[in-house]
Amino acid sequence: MTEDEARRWLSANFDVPRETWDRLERFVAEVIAENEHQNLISAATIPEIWARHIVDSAQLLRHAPLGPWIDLGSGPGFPGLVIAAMGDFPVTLVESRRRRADFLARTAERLGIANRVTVIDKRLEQVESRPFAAISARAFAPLDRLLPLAARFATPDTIWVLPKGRSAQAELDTARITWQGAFRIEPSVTDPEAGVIVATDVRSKTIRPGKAR
Ligand SMILES: C[S@@+](CC[C@H](N)C(=O)[O-])C[C@H]1O[C@@H](n2cnc3c(N)ncnc32)[C@H](O)[C@@H]1O
Repeated sequence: MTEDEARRWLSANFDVPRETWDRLERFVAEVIAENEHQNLISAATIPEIWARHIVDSAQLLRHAPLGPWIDLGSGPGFPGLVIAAMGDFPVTLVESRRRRADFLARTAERLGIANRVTVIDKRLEQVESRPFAAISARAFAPLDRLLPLAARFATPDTIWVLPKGRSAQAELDTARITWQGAFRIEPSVTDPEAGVIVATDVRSKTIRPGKAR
């Protein structure tokens, strides 16, 4: 997907008001500028930033509810800050590296979306449990490690949207040994060989909810 195709894909698939375009343009500029100071994205992906990062993030909105959303290991804000820039619902970004979390909070302010963005600069393991309508995570952990880390933020209705590149099927096969749920793999619009794992009603086969002794 070229950069022009990426922008056209956004216009064709979402109602993108001028204000949202401006936000996305500003976000792209902020990421590129900050990349001079900290390693946020691979420099090789900067000429393809709309396809590789913006559309790769925005496509998740086609599969998940527009409700309270948590993004795990947000890094520079992919996909979480793109979701927050395009939607108008609360988005929580968990990022353990202080400098990255500071960038996320500062950028949310600059984009004018700080009212709906919460940045938690902690390790996910230290974040208080609370249910979300959608859970996303890109390049955070393999599925069989991610599910046990994040299941406490899900209800049976939560939709998980996990861009997995070309390893989607293999990760799903491994995770299914210990996890059950309604899983499917959606093709990624940015790479025909990559997949987005979409899941709901995810439960551990081994850990049963029950009372502590
Ligand atoms: C490979 S980066 C991916 C960043 C972003 N999601 C993306 O796709 O560009 C993984 C991010 O997760 C963060 N991270 C790793 N382990 C974490 C943890 N246990 N809790 C919160 N953040 C974590 C790292 O600091 C890093 O920014």
